[in-house]
Amino acid sequence: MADAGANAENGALARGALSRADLIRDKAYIDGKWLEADGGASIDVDDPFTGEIIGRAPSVSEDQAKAAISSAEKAFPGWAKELTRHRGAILRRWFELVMDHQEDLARLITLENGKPLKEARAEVAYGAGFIEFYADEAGRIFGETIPSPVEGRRLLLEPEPIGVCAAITPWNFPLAMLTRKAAPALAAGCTMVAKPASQTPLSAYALAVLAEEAGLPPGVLNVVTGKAGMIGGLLTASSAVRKISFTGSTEIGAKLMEASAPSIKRLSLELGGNAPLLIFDDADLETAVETALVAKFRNSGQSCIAANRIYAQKGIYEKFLAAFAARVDGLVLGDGFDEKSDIGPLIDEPGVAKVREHLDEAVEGGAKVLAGAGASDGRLMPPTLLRDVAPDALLTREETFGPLAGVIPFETAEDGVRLANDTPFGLAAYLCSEDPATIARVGRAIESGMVGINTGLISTAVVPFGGVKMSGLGREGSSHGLMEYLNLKYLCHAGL
Ligand SMILES: NC(=O)C1=CN([C@@H]2O[C@H](COP(=O)(O)OP(=O)(O)OC[C@H]3O[C@@H](n4cnc5c(N)ncnc54)[C@H](OP(=O)(O)O)[C@@H]3O)[C@@H](O)[C@H]2O)C=CC1
Ligand SMILES: O=C(O)CCCC(=O)O
Repeated sequence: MADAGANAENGALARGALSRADLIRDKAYIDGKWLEADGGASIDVDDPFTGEIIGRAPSVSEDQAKAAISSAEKAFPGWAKELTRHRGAILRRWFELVMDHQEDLARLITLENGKPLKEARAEVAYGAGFIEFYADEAGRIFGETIPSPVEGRRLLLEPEPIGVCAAITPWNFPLAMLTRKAAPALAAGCTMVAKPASQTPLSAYALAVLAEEAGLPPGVLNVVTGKAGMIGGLLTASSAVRKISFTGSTEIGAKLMEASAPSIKRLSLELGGNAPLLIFDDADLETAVETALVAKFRNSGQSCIAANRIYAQKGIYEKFLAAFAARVDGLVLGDGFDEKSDIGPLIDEPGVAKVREHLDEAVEGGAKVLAGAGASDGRLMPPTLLRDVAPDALLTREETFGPLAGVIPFETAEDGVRLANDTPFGLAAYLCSEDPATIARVGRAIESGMVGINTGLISTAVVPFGGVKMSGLGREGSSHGLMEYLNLKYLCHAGL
């Protein structure tokens, strides 16, 4: 067990305390009311660093989950008809409140997720960015007039909100994954039932507190927690729910898709990734190392866009390994509340066990440890770098979701692209090169929804985030993300 006492204070606040304690809720948010779960059932939320229980989320009953859907259904007609500038103004106020409470929200993220405070602050800004972007975008939902091929007709397209939407979100970015779904949905005029991950529900409830303060009418956003199968089952079975937006494992995404088939729901699925990073001989060494550090170790590797496989071309392989090893060695592992920490604890013990399994299997297959690999302490897993990893090692085939980097050499650009595409997934990919022709050719040849070129940090609210192949469907963020919550109605007006 890691020692929490060593980091008892952070500024004026005790470790884990918030300046606004009422942001932490233990009740569900349904129809604008904060409700205890029927029978008082709850889920324990722990601090991944200490393992201590730091809060409880309600485990709602079936009736309560149904009430959340009904309340979103009841609120929909009014919200859909609201002037877009009013919807935008409420979103803007919500954005401002989130940023006013950036420090508290960051502390809450660190408390329930474990990530270092500096990353939690960045997540709040990133998550708030979706609310800000869609606050403006609400007023830009335009229709179209199409020139008619025959006389006497006007052909009109009117975007309409698609109805009640559900958001099912993961624990790795507990705030940003919800705003990335809720902000475009609410801007479009949809209402929502959100089900955050059981391991990190507190950030979602804190967002709901601020949405309520921003003036969001009752029922427009509902947040429930509890048995995922039960809530997911009700959301998928309900004919009132017209869309499900999910971020999480491919396995659960596939289940949701199957369960949504009978009622033909729209789906946005942001699922597993297995991102490659290709470093070419002509790459700038410093840029390549920085790219690898961010792409691999952001959020301690617990991201679906984390570089899961790092391929370095033969000519730069040794130089890259030496420079990368020095930086990995310098990463500080520790309590997220310690401002010096670069890598926090992993979310849970199975998460640590998975990284260990990938590490052990790679070493048995001939990989050599260049940095890290020491014993874990509680859920703290040392950032680790391996060289000479076999191209078919487990860590190249499954998402490691942890701070383990394995580097594999490759010969030609064609070999690199073949290795990069040798996966059923295609969310993000990265490449480092100074040659415009290589960048253009490889950037196009890589099968993925997103490509970072000479950078490991590609996420922002203004671009469409999403994958190809088994990494999912749909896009989140940008004006494209708004279209996921709109139907285009075609009106054919004859007799003119
Ligand atoms: N694409 C991504 O961003 C993410 C990918 N992953 C990958 O998935 C692996 C497993 O992580 P895990 O947290 O278990 O991911 P899951 O896919 O199980 O969880 C993601 C969300 O789905 C919910 N959920 C789980 N089962 C159901 C269900 N039957 N119906 C509806 N909702 C459901 C979870 O709720 P609850 O928490 O209550 O179970 C959570 O809110 C990770 O190791 C990683 O490889 C994980 C997180 C994010
Ligand atoms: O799905 C995830 O793992 C979160 C992606 C993080 C990001 O948006 O940058």
